[in-house]
Parts: sequence; structure tokens; C-alpha cells
Amino acid sequence: MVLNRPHILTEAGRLLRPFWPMAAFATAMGGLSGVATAWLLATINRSFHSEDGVTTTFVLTFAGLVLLTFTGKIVSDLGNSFVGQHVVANLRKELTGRILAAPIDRLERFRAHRLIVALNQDAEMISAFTSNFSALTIAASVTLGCIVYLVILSPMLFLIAALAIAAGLAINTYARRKGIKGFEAARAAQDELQKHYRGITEGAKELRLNRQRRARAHGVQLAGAIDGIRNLRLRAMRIFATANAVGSAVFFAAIGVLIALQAGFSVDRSVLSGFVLVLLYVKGPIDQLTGSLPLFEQAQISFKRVAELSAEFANPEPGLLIDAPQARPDGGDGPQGLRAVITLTGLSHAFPAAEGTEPFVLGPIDLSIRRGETLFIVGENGCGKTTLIKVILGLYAPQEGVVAIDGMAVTDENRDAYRQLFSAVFFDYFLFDDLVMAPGTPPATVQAYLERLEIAHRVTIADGRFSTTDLSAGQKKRLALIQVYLEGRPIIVFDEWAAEQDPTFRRIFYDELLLDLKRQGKTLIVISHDDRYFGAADRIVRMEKGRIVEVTEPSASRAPGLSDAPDPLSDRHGHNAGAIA
Ligand SMILES: Nc1ncnc2c1ncn2[C@@H]1O[C@H](COP(=O)(O)OP(=O)(O)OP(=O)(O)O)[C@@H](O)[C@H]1O
Repeated sequence: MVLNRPHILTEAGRLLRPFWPMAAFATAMGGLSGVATAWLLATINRSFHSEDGVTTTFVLTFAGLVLLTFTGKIVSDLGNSFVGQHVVANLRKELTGRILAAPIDRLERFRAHRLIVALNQDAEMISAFTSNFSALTIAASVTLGCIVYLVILSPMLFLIAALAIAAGLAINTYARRKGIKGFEAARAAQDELQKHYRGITEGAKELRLNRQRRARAHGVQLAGAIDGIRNLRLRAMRIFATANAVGSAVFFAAIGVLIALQAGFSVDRSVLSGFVLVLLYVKGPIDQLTGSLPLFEQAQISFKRVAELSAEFANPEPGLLIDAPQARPDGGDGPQGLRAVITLTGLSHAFPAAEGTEPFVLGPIDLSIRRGETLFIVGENGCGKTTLIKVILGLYAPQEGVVAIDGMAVTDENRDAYRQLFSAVFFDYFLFDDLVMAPGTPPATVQAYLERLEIAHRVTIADGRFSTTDLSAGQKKRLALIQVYLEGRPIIVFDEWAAEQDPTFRRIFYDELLLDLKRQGKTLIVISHDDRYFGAADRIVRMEKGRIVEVTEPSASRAPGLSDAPDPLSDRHGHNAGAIA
């Protein structure tokens, strides 16, 4: 897929566009404040040498300029803070929206730690830059205003001062070129550091057990990344600081030259003193501008990273709208259900090969999944079971072949609507603690399920959430099952759901809960390694190396028939937990 990578300035302009009137107004007010400051300086300087003393005009001008300086600064500060915070909020919403709409395989390829650095650090850096923008605008305007005043005071003296300013600019430009490389390298190292942060939080138990790994994580990986970033940043900052110091020295040398040569230029003393006064004053804003170069450079790098991330996820899944209701394959409002059959025809999906390895290829697969059946998918590790269900679920678009529902092909346009037919508990599932219930589900249902799954003594429901998810692995999986129950979807996929369950509950899952769901008319797709319970399947699909090698129908009829299946709400001891409408 060809990615459309926007230019950094285009991206910055795009982010600012919704707020351009405010941004333009704030910048103009900042500029006005800066010009008023320079004008104020000129007025004060003139008054020192004026023979009229303090006149009404001077007082009014002075008061007016002071008012303009401060009003301009406040309005500019507020305006830029407004723009800065809105830009960052929009940026965060846009990036998270893009991530939500991105194709799953793209998300799987883009590592999570890189996303986190961009969402946190880069967004903050852009915020810091936009918030500082007001101060920089004012500094730039003061500098420009002072330059104009200096030229008016004495073009000849200004020429000498201009040489010093030009030398300072040249030094800073050189520093900028060198410094940005260091900041860029430091930013790249942040991604690596985030990876190690995840290692020490998510891998805390493993690190506690293994001294050698812990020492390596601390002394080599973390220290390496942290020290590397420190050194890169310090080097870049040293370059900027040295450039600043040299720039200052050149500046003062120019003032020295002006004073030393005053006789030769036959310049009026009052002009010279005013000139030097303004020069000394303007040094502050100039220092502020050059001092903000590191921030400017880092913000530029962050802009670039965010632009890259945006571009990476610029192509959302076709037909996927995050907030809007989805179109049904038949053009209706959403999927009504599975009427008869899902068919996979000539379907295949391949992952890109890691270096030096063969790529994994799923398929070609031909398979039908009939409404109301319990289909087991079995096979050894790595044979492609999870990949197959991701294709069945519409998480991966098939690279070849067709998935169809009741004869209608699942396409880019209707895939997200098709996905709404399914609930799934993945092997690497994520447990959301808030509940999403099918419309019309009575609130008491959740309590009944908590009791049926023998977890009511640990978890209650408050404000539409599970009271806790600090549970054992098996208990958590039961909450994930409750989420599935509550979603009320017609097709349910379990990827080794029972792996963490105790033997009794494992039996309950295969012999009772699956049967209960089947009795409710659900279509069940179950990945399982529990060959003891394969008899719970209507059909078993066996996979090897990405292909279906066998489809069998267990001859042993299931223990309890559909009509005499146990009550779904009676627990393992036969007690009834309550009715579910
Ligand atoms: N995101 C991915 N990128 C590249 N290769 C992948 C990816 N996901 C899985 N694979 C590869 O695809 C193959 C099939 O993986 P899959 O997870 O479908 O196997 P499985 O049958 O579910 O295995 P298990 O029983 O261990 O869960 C494996 O060789 C795996 O390395």
C-alpha cells in the first residue's frame, strides 16, 4: 500500500487550520505588543534627551504604549494557549481515531511502544511549542522594532551592529544544523526506552526471578538507552549553549567597537548612548529567540514523528466509521443475524516473512460454517487457527478468496457491519471493565451470570462496570465470557477459552455452557486443544500448516440432547442462580 506522507509544514498548517483566526489574532497581538515595547523604548530614550521635560504628550504616549504592550501580551498569551491546547487535544483525538480505524494487521506491525511515545511525548512537545509561540512572537517583534529604531537612530552604527547580529545568526544556524541531529537521534532512542519501560513493568515477575536478566535490563538495556538519550541531548544542548555564548561575545565586542570608534564616526553622544541602550535591551529578546532553538528543533522533530504516525494510519479500514452506525451488507442499518451459512472460498492470507524465514501462508481454505452449529478448530501450535478465525471474524481482509454470509460477499464496505455479528474471547483478550449490553437486557441478568460463573463472591456491578478486574486468570476469563453473553451476538468465537479454567469448570464450559449457548441458537466457533471434549463439537476442523486437512463429525452423540440441556443458570451444584430474560 502506498502511503501518502504529508510534509511537516503541511501537517502543522493542517493542525492549525481550524483555529487560524485565533492563531492569527494572537500572533498579531503578540507582534503589536513587541512593536509597542520597541516604541516605548524609543520614547523613553527620546525623553532623556528632550529639552521639554515631561510633557502631556509624553505621558499619554507612555501610558498608551504601556497599555498596548501589556494588553497585547496578555491577549497573545491567552490566544496561543487556547490554540496550543486545542491543537494538542485535536491531535490526540485524531491520532486515537486513526488507530481505532486502522486495519488490524497494520496495527500489529506498528509496535505499541512507538504509539505511546507519539501519543504522549510528541503531543506534549507540540503543546509546549505552541504555548511558547506567543513569547517568541513578542521577542521577534521587539527585535524587529528595535532594529528599525536603530536604523533610524544611526544607519552607520547599525551597519556595525548588523555585522555582529549577522555573525550571531550564522553561528546559531550552524548550531541548529548540528544540534538537530542530536535531538533526532535522542527522539529515536525514546522509542527504544519505552520498550524497556514496558519490559520492567509488564515483565516485573520474570525480572524478579531472573537476576541475570534483571541486571541486563537495568545495567545494559535501560542504562544504555537512558544514558544514550542523556548524552545525545547534552551534546546538542552544549552546541546550542556554546553558540549562544559565542553570539553574546560577538554582540558585546560590537558594542565595544562602537564605543571605541565613536570619535572616528563623529556620532552624537546622545545618539550613541541611546543606540547602546537599545542594543543592550534587544539582547534579551534575541537571547530568548536563540535560546528557544532547542525547543523549536525538538518540536519540529515531534511534528515530523506525529506526521509519520498520521501517515502510517492515514488509510483507515474502508467502510469503518468510528462513531456512526454501520451499513448492513444488504444496505440496511446493520446485520440482522446469520440466516444460514458463512462460506469461505479459496481464501488465503499470508504474513510478511521475517528476515531469513519462510512466510506463513494460511490457505487456500474452503469452509462453510452453518447457523447454530458448534465448530471446533483444532491443530498443533502455529498451524494457523487464530489466523483463520481472524479472517472469519473479518479482522483480516482475505488477500485472496471470498468470505460470504448467506451468499453475500463480505467486502470492504460491509465488513465492519459483518463483524457486528460476532463476539469473541481471544487467547490474548483484553478485558474492558465497562459493560456493553445488547438493547433490552434486564440489569439483573449480569448478576445472574456472575452467579452462574461462580464469580459473584468476588465481583459486583457498579455504575455499569465490574467492581474489580484484579482477579485470577481463570476468573478474569469468566468476566470476558459475561461480556460475550451480554453482547447478545449470534456467533461466538472462543480461542482456547478454557485453558486457564480448573478441571471442574473446564468440564462445565464444554459440557454445559457451550450447549446452553447452542440451545439459545448461537453459532459457536471454538479453538481448542482439549481433545477430551472434542465430543462437544458438531464438526471438527483439523488444521496443519495453514490448511484444513480434515473435517469430521464426532460420531458420539452429545451427552445431553438439546431439549434436555441443563438450565443455563443452574451452577455446577445444580442450584439455580436466577432467571435471565
Ligand atoms: N502478526 C503476525 N505477523 C507475522 N506472523 C504471524 C503473525 N501472527 C501469527 N503469525 C504466524 O502465523 C502462524 C500461525 O499463527 P496462529 O497464531 O494462527 O497459530 P495458532 O494455530 O493459533 O497457534 P497456537 O495454537 O499456538 O495458538 C505462526 O507461524 C505465526 O508465527
